[in-house]
Amino acid sequence: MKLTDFPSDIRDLVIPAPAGEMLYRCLDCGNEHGINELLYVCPDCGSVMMLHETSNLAAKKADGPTWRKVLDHRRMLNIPALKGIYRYHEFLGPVVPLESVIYLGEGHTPVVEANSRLQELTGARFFFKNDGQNPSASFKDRGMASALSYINSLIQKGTMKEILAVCASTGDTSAAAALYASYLTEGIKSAVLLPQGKVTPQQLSQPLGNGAKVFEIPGVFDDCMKVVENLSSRYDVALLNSKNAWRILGQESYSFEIAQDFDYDMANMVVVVPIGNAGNITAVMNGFLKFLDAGIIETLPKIIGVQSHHANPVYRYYLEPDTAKREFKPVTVKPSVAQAAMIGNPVSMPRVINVVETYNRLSGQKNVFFMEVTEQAIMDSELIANRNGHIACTQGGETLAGLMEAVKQGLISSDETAVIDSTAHALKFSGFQETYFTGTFPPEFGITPNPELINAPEELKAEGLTEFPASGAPLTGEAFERFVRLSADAIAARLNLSRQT
Ligand SMILES: N[C@@H](CCOP(=O)(O)O)C(=O)O
Repeated sequence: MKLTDFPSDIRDLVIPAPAGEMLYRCLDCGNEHGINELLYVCPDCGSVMMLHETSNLAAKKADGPTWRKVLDHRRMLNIPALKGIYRYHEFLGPVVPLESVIYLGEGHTPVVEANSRLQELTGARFFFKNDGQNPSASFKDRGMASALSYINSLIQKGTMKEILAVCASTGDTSAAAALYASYLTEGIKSAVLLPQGKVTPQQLSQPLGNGAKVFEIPGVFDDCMKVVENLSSRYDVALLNSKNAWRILGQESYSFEIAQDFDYDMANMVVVVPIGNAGNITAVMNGFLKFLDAGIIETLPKIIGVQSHHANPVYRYYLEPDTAKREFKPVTVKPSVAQAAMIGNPVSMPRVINVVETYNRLSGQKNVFFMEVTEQAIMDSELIANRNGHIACTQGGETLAGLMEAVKQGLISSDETAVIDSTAHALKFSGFQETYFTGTFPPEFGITPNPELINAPEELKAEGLTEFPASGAPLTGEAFERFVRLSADAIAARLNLSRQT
């Protein structure tokens, strides 16, 4: 749709120009810092930071109903920079010019309602939001589009050049970082640090394919993260983990999309997310808080964060009901099929503590909850979801298991609707499905396959056939016809098919 065809009252607001002022704010000492250089921790006290816009730009530009109209009309624009997460420009990175935005097709992922069988089994009405349908097949693309667009704006201004982008990863962050960095060919290279043997082959192939330098390091993700933090504190590199607050901003788009997809009515809504490095739950809560502040939504949805019992530091922290007695203790992780979330010392924990407090306060009640689920429940839930038409990854299985646990605990009532996060595509984690189907999980996972969920290919060589087609040596004539007929009959016999009359 062309700008001239938009209603005149919103025409000036539809295409955003860079505006406002953004600063890093330390969550511990409260000090603020300019954004001209990339900062990951507060230069004064070393704590994590968040980015915020200081001039109240969104509120000055329009009220809530007007914003709703603007955002809905932006859907109809054919401007690539506004097709992805930057549809929400004023709420993400208002200082970033549209010419700097890197758009690779991220965001606006489908929200797919579970069929009645799955809803009955779960005990709740719910939708999967398929973030595996992002370009590198995970939600990390939202954060990378934001971080790399900002870096691109600094390159274009001449403030940054010859960048080496680094990250530690359980597989999804590295795929997204390598993809976005490879698009930005001018002046940027990427290097990723992976815990050796703890990233799926599909995830390992992604940064390799995009030309990143890949380092496999002994240990778990938490060890890689420490190395990356050390690198970024002593060398000239751009850190692309969610410690980088630009990543958090991009991931807030997840909440903006949910609000928009449900016509901005968040009453009786529940949003369920898995927790690993805790950047995502931070972003999801912060996104809803921004829309509440701008009057775009009137209610904050309930948030449920889910962790495996093999990597549960956030869940454990919130087990203590007395806020004053809570003490964060990193945990030693055990093997988890929700491998992307196998993290014992999440870098965003201080952000979670800060934002949960604000979220509950502005909700007027406790509105953020944490669930723990077993490895067995995660794997079974993923397979059950996918048997009902979904493309859930193991983290998607974790959120479904978390939703079921929340229903069991009476946290979800019959008038509530949940949106649960499948953070990546099922195909990235197909190895765990294979391990389940072949019953070969090492004992430390504690997973026993349910025979009803197991599936395997069957070899079919019909009885009576002596000649078979082979690659480069096709059958022809009577031999080919016999092969087709007898193979079809053998399949019909195995499937108990009746003949057409
Ligand atoms: N699950 C993550 C771990 C790193 O998280 P990040 O959001 O801090 O980059 C991954 O995919 O690597």
